[in-house]
Amino acid sequence: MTHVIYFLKQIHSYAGNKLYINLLAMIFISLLDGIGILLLIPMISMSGIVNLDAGDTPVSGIFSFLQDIPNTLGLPIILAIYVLIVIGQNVIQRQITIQNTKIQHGFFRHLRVETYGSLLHANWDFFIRHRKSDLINLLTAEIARSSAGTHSFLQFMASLIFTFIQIGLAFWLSPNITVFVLLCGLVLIFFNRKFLKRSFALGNRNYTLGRDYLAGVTDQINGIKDIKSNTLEQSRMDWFRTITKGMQDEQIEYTNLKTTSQMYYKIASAVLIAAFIFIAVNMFNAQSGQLMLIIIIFSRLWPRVAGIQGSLEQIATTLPSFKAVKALQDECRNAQEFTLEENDELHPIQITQEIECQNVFFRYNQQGSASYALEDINLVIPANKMTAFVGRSGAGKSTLIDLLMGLNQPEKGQVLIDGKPITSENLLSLRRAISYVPQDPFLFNASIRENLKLVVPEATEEQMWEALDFSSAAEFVEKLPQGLDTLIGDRGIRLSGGERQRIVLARAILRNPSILVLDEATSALDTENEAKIQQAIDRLKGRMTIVVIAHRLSTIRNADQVVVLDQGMIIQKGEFGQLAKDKRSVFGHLLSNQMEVSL
Ligand SMILES: Nc1ncnc2c1ncn2[C@@H]1O[C@H](COP(=O)(O)OP(=O)(O)OP(=O)(O)O)[C@@H](O)[C@H]1O
Repeated sequence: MTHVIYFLKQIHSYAGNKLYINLLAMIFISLLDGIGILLLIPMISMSGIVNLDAGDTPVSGIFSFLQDIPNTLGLPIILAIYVLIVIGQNVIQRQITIQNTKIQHGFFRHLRVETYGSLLHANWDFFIRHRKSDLINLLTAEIARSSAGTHSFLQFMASLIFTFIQIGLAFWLSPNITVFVLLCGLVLIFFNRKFLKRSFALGNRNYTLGRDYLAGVTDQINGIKDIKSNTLEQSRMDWFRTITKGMQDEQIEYTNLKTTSQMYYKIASAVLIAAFIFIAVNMFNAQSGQLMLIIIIFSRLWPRVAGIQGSLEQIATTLPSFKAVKALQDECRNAQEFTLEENDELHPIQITQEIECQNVFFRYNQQGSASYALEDINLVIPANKMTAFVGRSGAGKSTLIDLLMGLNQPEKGQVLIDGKPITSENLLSLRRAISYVPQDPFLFNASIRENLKLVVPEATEEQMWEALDFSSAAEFVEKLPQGLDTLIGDRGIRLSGGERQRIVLARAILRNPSILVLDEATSALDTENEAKIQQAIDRLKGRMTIVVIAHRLSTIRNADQVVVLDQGMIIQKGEFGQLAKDKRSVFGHLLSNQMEVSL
């Protein structure tokens, strides 16, 4: 229930007055509909088909003015009023539909923008804890389903207003008969509550299946090479068949549920109408005109009441999606790194002395009993020098770099930039000073130019070529069919791992950062290109602080400081040559292993 209220509040806070204007228009349109029904008695009487007796019901009072007008004139007047009413109704209905669509799609966009905004500003820890495909599913399918819920809600409101006004009209015509019909209706609604519960449960199932489907499909498309080379097609196909069967069953079950509840309503409405005509004639002695109007009102009303039930069921199935979107928003807000109003005027931090880790401890799962990924790290990274991290796989190198970039926060201890701890105030300035090149370089599905301009929109042609030249990419980019404008990624040409690394490196350099972080950024390069990049990086020494993770130790020969990590602890640090001397140390072993491999 709290989610329903939250959902209503969200629509209300988004749509504001538009919602009320629409509600008023809905009331007006329903009133016009009522007048149209009331006109039926004089219309039928004057047309001479049958003489309906309005007796001393309120209807006879309204149309008494027509008694003085001759039939030849009265009928055209009534028909003209009727046509005007229909025109008015349709003009207003059109406006309501347009406004409802505006509210629904506006709210849809509002939800998307809010959710994506809070997602982008969530901290790194949040992204470590979530499956990417779950986030994609929430941002696409679940938000869309929440928006469909808005449509059902607006429809529900329209049906509800219509129902109230028609019931009011019926009550005015005959309170006794109306109270009787309403009592029967209430019993029906009471029994149909179980349909709502089942709709909600089906909505939950739909959400879970949709999420698992997207997660599985994403994994498999990403790992298609593994699937094909290890002949895993059969097992993946079995999984796919099972999950799509589950989705099919869920949809059929939902249709079963919807049609059953609609069928109950319709059968019940026929039984009710028959019962109340019988009772109205035999017990309440209703006049023919009055009886006809009430029959018309209720026979038109029941489908709308069934519609209300249908809308409620639809809202119930979309609530799990809305609940999940809201949970995501809440979680992102709690994990927010800096306020969304943070502006572009923030300048990158200029490091003059050093980055320092003081007694730093870090664990990925601080709630559980996970062991420390980093333990008691004490380290000084001098400004404008090159520091290299080495160590076995899983030693904690990437984790330490994430802490230096302020992506993760230490559980104990602190990271200082020129003596000042990293706080939410200087975090953004720190990030603006960093260019990071990851192990698996990421390029957008766009042209090389767009990929470069993404980090420096005002970069000139000359600056871009300079950066490409620096990363030994200029030569191959020149040979591409459209040079800088060549599309890369899924929609364009496929680049090799080494070519991608060189473009990402060029992008990092273009930004002219004061801290350059290279996480195995040259691992996919051949020895010739690696040597070229090595020389280029050496040229950068003294201009910026360079932090490198390297598996190939030949690439860090010229580092000013080498830090050796093992099981989350610093076990050696110093100059390359000095560390290499101790053959029995971890660094000595790493070095001799690599020399053996290269031989
Ligand atoms: N997102 C995560 N959640 C939980 N544990 C993690 C996560 N990322 C890394 N770890 C763990 O933290 C430890 C250090 O990992 P890290 O990635 O920093 O090592 P690394 O030295 O960079 O390894 P590699 O050279 O293989 O990239 C490992 O034991 C790893 O299993």
